[in-house]
Amino acid sequence: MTQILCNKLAVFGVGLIGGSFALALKQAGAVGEVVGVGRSHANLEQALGLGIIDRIAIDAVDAVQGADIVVLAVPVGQMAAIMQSIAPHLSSNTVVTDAGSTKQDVVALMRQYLPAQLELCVPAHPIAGAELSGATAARVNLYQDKNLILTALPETTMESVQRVRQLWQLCGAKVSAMQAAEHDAIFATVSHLPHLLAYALVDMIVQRENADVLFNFAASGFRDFTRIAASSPEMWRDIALANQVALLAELDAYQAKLNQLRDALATNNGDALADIFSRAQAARQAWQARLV
Ligand SMILES: NC(=O)c1ccc[n+]([C@@H]2O[C@H](COP(=O)([O-])OP(=O)(O)OC[C@H]3O[C@@H](n4cnc5c(N)ncnc54)[C@H](O)[C@@H]3O)[C@@H](O)[C@H]2O)c1
Ligand SMILES: O=C(O)C(=O)C[C@]1(C(=O)O)C=C[C@@H](O)C=C1
Repeated sequence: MTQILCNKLAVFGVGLIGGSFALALKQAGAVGEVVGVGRSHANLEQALGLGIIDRIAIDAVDAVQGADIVVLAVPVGQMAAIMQSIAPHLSSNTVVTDAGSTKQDVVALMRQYLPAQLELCVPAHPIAGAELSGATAARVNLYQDKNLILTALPETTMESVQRVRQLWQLCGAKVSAMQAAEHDAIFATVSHLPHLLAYALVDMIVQRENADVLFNFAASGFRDFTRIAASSPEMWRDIALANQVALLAELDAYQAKLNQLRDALATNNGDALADIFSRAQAARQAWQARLV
């Protein structure tokens, strides 16, 4: 059993990500009380029933009072309102961290709403997840051997970073650090763009007159390409808007690649098609091999 590193953990948004964080820390024996705050009372009751949280907070003030760590695991569009509501009630020792998929927006909001707390602000992003939402989707081992990226502010103290790093390591995560801008550029390419593409394909199909027939015959290739189109629309709307600039650049780059493919196809240029497919096949196989 690990020693208690956090007597009171306040989790805003006890869904897949916040719930999995709480479960892993409880299993590690690293937290005392876990208090949950949410928008949906039914979800919080489920979280309580599943043992993810020990108590439902009466309100945001009750949640943060005496908390060692406050984690914001809500859609990134909700971060501003929460930061604003907790700012006057944070103690001088409370670390505020988050799990949002975008980081420049979270850093900017921390500067705007938590200016007195910046030394204790530790923006973070677990690179693990699923297309599922809510407390019932939380998994104790979600973060095992997965990356966790910290994008500390220049003001964040080493001690604050260390407190958050330790918690994620206890969840099994491999913790690294980078600048928020670099983070957002990387995840525009390898996470945010793929989600837009999956949503676009499914939406294109569902708007066809023969959508039923198409879905009837769709198989594993379609399933693998579009699993993430079953993800939360609110969460992905917020991510897309928060990372608008980088995501627009990635959409343009992808469109250029599609045009290359289109030209090759339209001109019966099998060599050009095979070149693209072979390069992609080798890269995908090499990437897969790195995972094991
Ligand atoms: N799903 C993923 O794969 C994944 C991976 C990494 C990071 N993230 C990020 O983690 C965060 C949470 O995502 P999730 O997948 O756990 O979503 P989720 O829908 O499972 O959980 C979010 C929870 O936040 C609650 N909530 C929403 N607004 C709130 C508010 N104003 N105050 C309090 N609670 C509120 C919701 O009721 C919900 O229970 C998001 O910022 C997301 O971008 C998601
Ligand atoms: O596995 C999934 O369903 C995910 O979408 C997880 C995923 C990703 O794109 O890889 C999604 C968003 C994150 O912020 C981190 C991870």
